[in-house]
Amino acid sequence: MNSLPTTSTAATILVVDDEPDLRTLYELTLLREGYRVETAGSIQEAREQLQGQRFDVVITDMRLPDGMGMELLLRLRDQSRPERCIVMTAYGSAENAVEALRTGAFDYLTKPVDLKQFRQVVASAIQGIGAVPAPGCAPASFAASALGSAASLPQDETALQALVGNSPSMLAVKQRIAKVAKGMAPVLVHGESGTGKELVARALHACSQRAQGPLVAVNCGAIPENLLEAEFFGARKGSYTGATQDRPGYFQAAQGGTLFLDEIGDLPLAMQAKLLRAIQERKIRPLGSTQEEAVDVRVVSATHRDLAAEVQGGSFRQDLYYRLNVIEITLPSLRERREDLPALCQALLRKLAHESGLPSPELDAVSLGQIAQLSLPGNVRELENVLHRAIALGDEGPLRIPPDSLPSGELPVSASLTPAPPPPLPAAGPATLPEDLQSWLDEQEREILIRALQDNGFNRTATAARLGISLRQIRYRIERLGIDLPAEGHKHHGDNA
Ligand SMILES: Nc1ncnc2c1ncn2[C@@H]1O[C@H](COP(=O)(O)OP(=O)(O)OP(=O)(O)O)[C@@H](O)[C@H]1O
Repeated sequence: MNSLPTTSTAATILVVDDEPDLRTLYELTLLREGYRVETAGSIQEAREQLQGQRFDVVITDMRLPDGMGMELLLRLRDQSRPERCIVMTAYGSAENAVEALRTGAFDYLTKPVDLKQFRQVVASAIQGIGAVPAPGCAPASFAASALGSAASLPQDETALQALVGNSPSMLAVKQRIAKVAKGMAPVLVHGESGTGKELVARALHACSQRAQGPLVAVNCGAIPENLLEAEFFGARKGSYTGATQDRPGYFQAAQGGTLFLDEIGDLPLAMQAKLLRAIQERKIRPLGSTQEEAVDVRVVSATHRDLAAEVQGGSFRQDLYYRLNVIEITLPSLRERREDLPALCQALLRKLAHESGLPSPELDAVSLGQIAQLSLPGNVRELENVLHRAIALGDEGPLRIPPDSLPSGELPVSASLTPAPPPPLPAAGPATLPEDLQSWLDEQEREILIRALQDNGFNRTATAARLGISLRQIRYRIERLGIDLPAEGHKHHGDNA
């Protein structure tokens, strides 16, 4: 099909709608934007047009006299046609929209179509396909690539290479990223902590037509509940105490780009409803404003939880889950891809050595053997930490894993902190020098963390703030030191499970 000529360098669009008035409205709107436009009133007419010519974008109504717009979409997909397809669905038919996105539609529009949104969605579909964009559109940022093809462009490759590992499960993840990156379908990334969910979100963004736009990463579990709405949607001056000027929210900051919502399972139910509305309507209303603002944002979310089970349990909204999980990418744990360990170690050592300004130590059979013994429940993040310590504590020569990182010295992951009260902190360090500095430091860190956690009702957000470290850091340290939080600790408001 790619051999069919495009008639001009201006983007060419096929509009399929059986209502002549609407067809004309869409046609005139697009012509005014500088695109070339053809129209069809039925599936049959659209097929004929597609047989004779290659388009950049096909915009089709869902309900047509001789069938459903979905048929056209399936046909384009099955023939590996490069056209990006935008489907127009009736208001309230969320299922159609989600089904179209799952089938490979670039995006969807809800009828009655808002013309501003219409122009925005078309502009976004034109971006990055090599055709001349309409005046006023952001310039195409990279060369032609086809929807559905795993065409690898230089920045795509770099982004995918950041995800180290060529095990079958990681290759499948990378292929899926390349396949679904272009388009507006929301993606839910699922995987244990430290498996690289944020890296996947970054790769999705870098491989998308929005790569030149912003990527805004948000940890939903780290924002106090009373600030969520203002943080997400922005706030007008005076809308709450302390709002001394208009402030944009994450949606505004991610305009034209990607919004990465990490730990989406931590979002309270009230905020879930507001997020659902923003995603459905593509409009947000900043706190204290009477006006809604249109937003053009692709949403990628991530969780380590079993959201389907949370839906069953009533703590996560089913409709939001359905909207976020249009495309799911599941990351394997490190246990499931042990064959990636050598490549991961090499890449992480290079990165860590570069960051610390130390030479990258040699990874020999002994060090690899030692690493292979580690259970690494914290996945790549934990591996990274072990290697970090090995570099910091190591002498010149091949890398050696510190003894306390090895299984015999490993602190039990489930070691509970509740039965024994923590020993008091030493007032001024040990009287004699410790024989094993790292173990001694770990013990001090453990005690400080336990005390701070207890003081803060086991709320990790509050504890992290108290200790001046990030939530991510505290989660990491808790895991590394095998501190087991009491069950209630997971439920504290604004905290991360
Ligand atoms: N496949 C990988 N290749 C290279 N580095 C990786 C890979 N996976 C994870 N990492 C590194 O491990 C660390 C943790 O990754 P990331 O933050 O993406 O994990 P996560 O799944 O989002 O974790 P969490 O759920 O705890 O937020 C980062 O430093 C990241 O660069």
